[in-house]
Amino acid sequence: MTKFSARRLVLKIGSSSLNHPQGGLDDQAIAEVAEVIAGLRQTGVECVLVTSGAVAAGMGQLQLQTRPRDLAGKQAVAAVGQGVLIEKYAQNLERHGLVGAQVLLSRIDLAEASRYHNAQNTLEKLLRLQVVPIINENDTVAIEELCFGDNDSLSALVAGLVHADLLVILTDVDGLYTANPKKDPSAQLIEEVDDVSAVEMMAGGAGSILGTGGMLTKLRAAKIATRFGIGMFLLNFKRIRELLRLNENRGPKGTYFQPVKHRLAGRKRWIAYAGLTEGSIQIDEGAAKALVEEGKSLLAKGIKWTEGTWERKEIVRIMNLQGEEVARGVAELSREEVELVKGLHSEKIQGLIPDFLGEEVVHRDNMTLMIDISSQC
Ligand SMILES: Nc1ncnc2c1ncn2[C@@H]1O[C@H](COP(=O)(O)OP(=O)(O)O)[C@@H](O)[C@H]1O
Ligand SMILES: N[C@@H](CCC(=O)OP(=O)(O)O)C(=O)O
Repeated sequence: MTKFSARRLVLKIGSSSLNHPQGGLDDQAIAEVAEVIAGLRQTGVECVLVTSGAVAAGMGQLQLQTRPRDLAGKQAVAAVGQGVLIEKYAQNLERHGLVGAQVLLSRIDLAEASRYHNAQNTLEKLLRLQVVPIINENDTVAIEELCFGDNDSLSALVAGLVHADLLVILTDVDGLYTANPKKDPSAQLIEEVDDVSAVEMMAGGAGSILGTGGMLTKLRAAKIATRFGIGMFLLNFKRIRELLRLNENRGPKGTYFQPVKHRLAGRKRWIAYAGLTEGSIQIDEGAAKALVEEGKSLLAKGIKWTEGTWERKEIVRIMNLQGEEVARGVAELSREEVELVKGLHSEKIQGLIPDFLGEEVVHRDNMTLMIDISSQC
């Protein structure tokens, strides 16, 4: 069992933990979060909070019994609720002498490398100023195709952005079970997971009308965080106080997802999970082997076909013949140019595209494998 020594935590709190049985926000739950963050700070642990609850809070304000289904309805209710949510956190943190800062992020804010680094610098500055960042998705302006949709994946990306030692996701069940425990009473709690892919089939959807994504999005978050080299702890919100003794003992009862041995660093994190992909390239078996087993760059001769629209320096998915995503990387040529040179030997490219001096369509330094080879070793 793992012994923790975390200095910087990302805490993600789901709507299911913040919702009062009578509707609206549970003030007691928010008070507890603030107390735990303050307590952790006293033991030298910095916290970044990723919190859901804007829609739950808005529903309370507007006395709605059901969560809006349409995008505009959800956005309007979130706009009402986000102000209430942040105010409650700020008031409760202030009781412990702490200052909170609202940070609303959209998918698009992390999609461009420059904006990703900007968000990173702002969060780092807030932490240096001893401020607690309180992050939520910018629901009010997020465009459907360009939104995270769930704060689980957002929290994993944030953990990578701030170089956290641990991501803690707090929810309304004790951790990952062999099946949804709300539907299957015989489901068993899994306390430790070494390889997220091996447990993916156990995940079901949300457990309440307020939750988004259920265990599926939590496992997606676990995949991202663990590939960044960051362990993820999935816990029942009822155990939040036990986090105060995280570094003293072996942590509360829950599910711990072990980080991979060969973690993704820097730009490769952004390529794999934050940048937006503009299209895909299908490659033959030999090229797939060269990328995955030998760590080589992608050359034109291994390309079979392309799909989508992209310009030079945009991110593309690289698929094998079975349709699985093998890698993701920054293309050195636009789709039209790749179409012109696919299947050709590198020396023939320059005659067709004179200003292209390299030979790699996607260079290995700008590519991330999407299958975790470390877990297969
Ligand atoms: N294998 C599983 N193990 C545990 N919980 C599961 C599983 N599959 C589905 N769930 C559901 O996931 C829910 C938690 O996710 P969600 O409702 O989105 O909460 P939150 O608001 O905390 O993000 C649980 O209440 C449970 O019903
Ligand atoms: N951004 C939305 C929450 C979306 C979400 O991920 O909810 P949850 O699955 O409860 O963490 C809100 O603040 O209501």
